[in-house]
Amino acid sequence: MEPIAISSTDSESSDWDLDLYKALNASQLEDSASSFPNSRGDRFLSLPSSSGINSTGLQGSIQPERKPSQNGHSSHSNHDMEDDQLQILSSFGDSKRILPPSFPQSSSSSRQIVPPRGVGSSQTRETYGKTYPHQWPNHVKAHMEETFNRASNDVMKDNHVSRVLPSYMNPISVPTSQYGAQSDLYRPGVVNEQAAVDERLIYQVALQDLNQKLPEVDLPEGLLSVSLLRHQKIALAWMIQKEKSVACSGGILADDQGLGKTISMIALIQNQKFLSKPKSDESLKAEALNLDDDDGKDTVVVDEENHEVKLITEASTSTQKFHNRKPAAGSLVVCPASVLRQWARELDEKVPDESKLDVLIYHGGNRTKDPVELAKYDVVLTTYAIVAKEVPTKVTDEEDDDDQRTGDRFGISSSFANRKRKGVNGGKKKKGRKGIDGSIIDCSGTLAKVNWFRVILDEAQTIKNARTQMSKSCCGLRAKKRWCLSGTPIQNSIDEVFSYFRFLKCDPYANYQSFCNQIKIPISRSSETGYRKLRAVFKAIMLRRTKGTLIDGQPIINLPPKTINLKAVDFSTEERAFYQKLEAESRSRFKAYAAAGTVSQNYANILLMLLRLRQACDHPLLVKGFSSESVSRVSTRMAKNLPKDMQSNLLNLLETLTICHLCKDPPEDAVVTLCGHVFCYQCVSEYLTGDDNTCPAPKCKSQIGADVVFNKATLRNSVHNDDDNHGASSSRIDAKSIVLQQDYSSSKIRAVLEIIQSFTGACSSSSSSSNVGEGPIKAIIFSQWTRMLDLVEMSLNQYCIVHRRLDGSMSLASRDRAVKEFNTDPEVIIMLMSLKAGNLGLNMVAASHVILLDLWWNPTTEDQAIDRAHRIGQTRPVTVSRLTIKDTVEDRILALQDEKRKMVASAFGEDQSGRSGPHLTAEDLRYLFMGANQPV
Ligand SMILES: Nc1ncnc2c1ncn2[C@@H]1O[C@H](COP(=O)(O)OP(=O)(O)OP(=O)(O)O)[C@@H](O)[C@H]1O
Repeated sequence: MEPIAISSTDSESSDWDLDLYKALNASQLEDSASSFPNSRGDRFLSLPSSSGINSTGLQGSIQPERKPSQNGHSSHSNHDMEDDQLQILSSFGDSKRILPPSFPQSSSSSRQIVPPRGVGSSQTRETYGKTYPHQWPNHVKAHMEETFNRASNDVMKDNHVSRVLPSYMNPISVPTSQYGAQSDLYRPGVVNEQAAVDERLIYQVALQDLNQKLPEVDLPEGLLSVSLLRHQKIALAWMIQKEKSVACSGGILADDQGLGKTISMIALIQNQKFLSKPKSDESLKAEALNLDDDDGKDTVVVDEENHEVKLITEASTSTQKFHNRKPAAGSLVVCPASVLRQWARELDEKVPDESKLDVLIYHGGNRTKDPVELAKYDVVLTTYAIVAKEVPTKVTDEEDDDDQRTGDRFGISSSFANRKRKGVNGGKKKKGRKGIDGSIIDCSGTLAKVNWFRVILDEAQTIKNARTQMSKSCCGLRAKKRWCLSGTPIQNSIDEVFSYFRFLKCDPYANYQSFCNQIKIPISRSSETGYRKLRAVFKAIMLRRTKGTLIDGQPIINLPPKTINLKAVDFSTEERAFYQKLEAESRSRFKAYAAAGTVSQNYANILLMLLRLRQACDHPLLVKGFSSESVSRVSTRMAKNLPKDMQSNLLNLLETLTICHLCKDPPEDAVVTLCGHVFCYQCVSEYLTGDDNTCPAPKCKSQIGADVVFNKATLRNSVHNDDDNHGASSSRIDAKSIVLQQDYSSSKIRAVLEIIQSFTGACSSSSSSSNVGEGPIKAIIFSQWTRMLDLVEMSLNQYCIVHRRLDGSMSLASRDRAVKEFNTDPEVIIMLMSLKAGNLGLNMVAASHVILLDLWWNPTTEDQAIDRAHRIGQTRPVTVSRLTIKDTVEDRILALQDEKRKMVASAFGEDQSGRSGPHLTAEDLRYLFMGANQPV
């Protein structure tokens, strides 16, 4: 009997592994498989020798036998559950055996399934279960674990339990139940018939595209005022082709930030408008009817002999047509509020007068309520917030319920579905209001009352969380063609991809169960093969080029180089002392929670501790907390007019530790709305600029505005007539400490000033420098905290450095003005930007330096920020300085970012420079879609 290690220090050990372990009945496991320690004291699970699996890498070739039950599935006694785990284990060896030749035959494809150490101890499972509930966001789980690992290790050592590695170490976290009672359903090849047909279609499309040199299409003269670059002509040809595709009419244009996705999309719109025959009124009406047939009424047939895919459209009844009749509109662009004007500008500047498109910005309180009016425009620009407000999620909610039922029936995805159930509307379906005569009144907004020809989601990662209202509402838009534009479609986990499949109606993956079967679970079984499969699917629906991509051996674009420097800064002695005290306090509190098994109950506390540590790295004063004056100014009068008990209740809410409903971090500049929901001031302000005035807290439909957003100082002032603006978040902080003074220049601020000085000569008595002919050297400085921007601003003022600022509390018009002045005014050399408000979409090529003051959870957000400067139009080399403080929580965030980068690179098959890995072959595709033994 050969033993196989199931315990390891492997950094991929994760929730998934633990879930897998939890799916096992521990006593059965120990009964049926002897367990004994290895030399490290780890535990081994022994497999029957007939499995052919050996301890060195699961490279055996024999599948464990399963006993089919009468209904064809395995019976699911505990013993069989154990079999399921063995099956999963053995599949690693199996996948190796049947890999096609072009697959790298490295042992890494045989990823071991490794429950955490100490799995034999029920105490471990108990501690884990209490400590890291699944509903916590992955980054939080990961970060908590990383930040407090030493503390928790101590506790675990004390309690004879092992360290549980964070979930991010494994890109996939598949809930236990997915491997539960009916795991047969998760074997490749055992999928429902429709899913198999749909998948075959994707396979055919991937095969058609394979190794086919992508053609180029250019627009006739006069349709654009600039020439398309080569990669944009390729994108145009690809998009035209995809819009004709029946597998999924549209796709994901995932080019790196700044490669010109906007202009590629404008070219597509122009192509369709000017190259299609002008339509008569009658044909437009007919189209309105046909458009009602969208979204799944077509039947797809694969003609395998001819390698063709055919579409058969079912005729719908005339009554249906009558009821569904909606005006046929052009292209709808949905984007974050901060890039709305940029889209309008691009449409204006890149299209010459003689072929102008009719563009409507659908934003603001006075937007039209008439769907016929919307239908008059070629392009309508709007925001995600407005879509969320106007488009009912009924269909998606029903699908969710279906998923739930399916999940319940098959024992899968219940954790996903449960989370969904708790989501928007509390699981209640939105229904139309009843009119006086009992008929249902359609409550949907104007956007939902037209049939769009094309819907384009710009910065499509905004919908990455499939459970959000925004994500569901986007799916609810009726459209013939659907597009996602994003340079960073995957940020935290593979689950995010599901959201795009669902929006694109890309079957079979638009269904969560099929997505798990076909994509998520294969990745969790063998990351190498699983990711190859995902890349094969992407081949059919995604076009991605990075700045490192070569076309015919030539760089896709000749941009000046970008150099990223990780600048590790040292704390001053005082800052270090401050930080260490804070860290020691945090650790001992975490230890106490862990020892008492109350970590999950102290979720908000722990997040706050983390926040303070992160902020202390920027400037100790951030930890002390002080309130932004702008909040109080707006709502002071309103607060004074509130009844006293309401003032006290709102103040209590603010003083009770909680999480911002929008960014899910402890709030910076906490504010509470009249309806009693707490946010960061910046987050709620940013939300309000998106033109939705419904409170963004789940289930809350209250109307909010700047006048009903209160901070602590305002409320305290009203309740106690107390003007004291103390927002100190830690009672133990010595406010007199030198590092807590506003004029204390923290190490990071000093580092920033040094960098500015290095390229401008500012911050010294000498005057600012500039490159002759190219204008002055400029920099963008990003921080996730507006208070850090305040502090940097004070230093800039001190040295008379002319700057502008962009944060979430500013109106769109003032943001626009700030960007324009930074880009054009030679006096303005610094732009202070909030990472939350300024990382997307904006063109700021006037800057050749980017300084990131603090680290963000996922590296793609930082990449987006950096690419505001490193994009088409940049003429100078770009230098990026990422500032971190040595030996702090920031080291662990860096490690976390590395893991996420690896996950994203695996999903796209890219190396560090962004180049693609080896191409897939036809044989690879067949294997990936069909398995080893099935004929195509
Ligand atoms: N063919 C072209 N000719 C001239 N300018 C171009 C061309 N293509 C793109 N640009 C310019 O390059 C800049 C970047 O383009 P764009 O904003 O479309 O990139 P993007 O891929 O959408 O980036 P992001 O993902 O950051 O939104 C813009 O200023 C745009 O006007």
